[in-house]
Amino acid sequence: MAVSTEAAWARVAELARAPAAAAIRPLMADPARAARFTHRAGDILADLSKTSVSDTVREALLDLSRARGVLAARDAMAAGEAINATEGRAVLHMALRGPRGAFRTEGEDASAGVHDTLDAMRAFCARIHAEGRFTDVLSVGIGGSDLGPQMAVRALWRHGMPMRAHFLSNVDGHAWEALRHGLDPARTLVLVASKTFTTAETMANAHLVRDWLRGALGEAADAQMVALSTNLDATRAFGVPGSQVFGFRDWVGGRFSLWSAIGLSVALACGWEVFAGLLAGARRMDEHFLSATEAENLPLLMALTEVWHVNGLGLPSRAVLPYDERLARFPAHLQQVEMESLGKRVTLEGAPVSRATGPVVFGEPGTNAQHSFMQLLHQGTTPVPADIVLVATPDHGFDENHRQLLANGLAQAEALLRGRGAEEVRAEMEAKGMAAGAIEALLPHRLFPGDRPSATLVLPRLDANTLGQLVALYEHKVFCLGALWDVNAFDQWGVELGKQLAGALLPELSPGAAAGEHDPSTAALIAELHRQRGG
Ligand SMILES: O=P(O)(O)OC[C@H]1O[C@](O)(CO)[C@@H](O)[C@@H]1O
Repeated sequence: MAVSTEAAWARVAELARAPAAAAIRPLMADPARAARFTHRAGDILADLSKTSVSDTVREALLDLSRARGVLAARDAMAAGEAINATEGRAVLHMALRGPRGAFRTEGEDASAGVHDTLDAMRAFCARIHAEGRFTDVLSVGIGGSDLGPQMAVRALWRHGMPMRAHFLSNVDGHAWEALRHGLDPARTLVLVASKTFTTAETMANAHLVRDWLRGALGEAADAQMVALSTNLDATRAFGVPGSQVFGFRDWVGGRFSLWSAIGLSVALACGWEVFAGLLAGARRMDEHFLSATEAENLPLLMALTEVWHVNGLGLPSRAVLPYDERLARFPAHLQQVEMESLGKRVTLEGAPVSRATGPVVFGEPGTNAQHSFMQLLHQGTTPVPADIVLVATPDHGFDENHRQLLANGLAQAEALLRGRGAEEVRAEMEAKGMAAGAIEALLPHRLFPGDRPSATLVLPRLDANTLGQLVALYEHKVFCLGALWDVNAFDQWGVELGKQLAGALLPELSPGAAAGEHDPSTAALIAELHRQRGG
């Protein structure tokens, strides 16, 4: 019999109150556990066994998923329903990588426009590559109009690919200052990537870059500006020739827009086949997400594991550790995808949530992370679940390095799980001939509690297809968490207030400007900045 949502949450809470709820090591005594908690989706293998999710807990979590109707919500998303209720929009990033005719919304074929745009993007790339005039592409954008493409180019660009890509996001002039000296205006194609084409930072930087082009090339410079946006009026007003505007629809959320025209920088820099491979990989994960049963649905199982960590065990953060330098920007991309989606405090109906929602997500590539923040994961007071991403086969020939990399990734997960008890630490120090007093003094500092959770994802190799699968896997995980927590994962009202206040503060920072009404702290800081800036 189906359980109610409240009964399902109560069952999860009850299991989490059990004395050994957070213990993982006893579960690992079961030799079949690793296989039972390891899942495949497309080319990705995910070992979720190094967590305290027992079979009983998993059943309770699956009951919760059924009670919350997660798979029905998934189907509503795929059917083009306006599930982004606060913005009255469908959520159809899957249509960006789906086959023609696959997705509809409001009675229209959403895929038709997608494929028209893809055709235009492909033809544009072919022309730019054939002409050979441009060696560099500069993409000006921020947030979802920057992080996804930047992450993908970092992961997929190889020497010999058609163009070099650069990304300008921060309104901090130092970012442009650092970039512009390395660019030849005559050989740089500029993309202004902005869903709304109103984002202050992007528009400020777009003007800087256009001034730079015009300074070098005169009015002809405008011909090498390209716009990627839903706001065609604004791109026209900015003066971008219509043939160089690539659009998308408002049912593409900014943080899910890598697959849209926003991904043009990937296609230009890496080649069309790479961009097409990215889309194909994401589609492969979509097919898994849309067809797998609850018990085999990897995005859902990862979401349920997160529910256990956040709501069951009260763990407020998660680390993302790709053991691949090419995935250096993957944690940054996920930070936006996850935290902008799930950093919510009211339900879809507008009531305060009754339990914690999105955790803090942070990360760095391994092994660098080990020499940075992993100390806290091993010995800090609050466990931080870690996602460890391994790539079995590298693209380079330095196999010894790669073995070291993999050994370190595996070792971190093992160390988090196993910990290190007093007997082992004492024996090690005794073997080194240390005095008994010194051993006892050092002992507490050298203990590792263990039982710290991690998930290990293994990709056979990192290419466009597997990267597409990986990114889509996390997108769908976020969707499931939104459905489980009953929050809208597709709006981002929380970014508005800061934008508005920055707009109000801007004139107050002009020389001699009068200060507006502020709290005493902000007022004093404005006065101090005026003093230090000499005005
Ligand atoms: O693409 P746009 O409209 O310039 O927006 C950039 C980013 O700003 C946000 O709206 C808020 O930071 C993100 O959701 C979005 O990805």
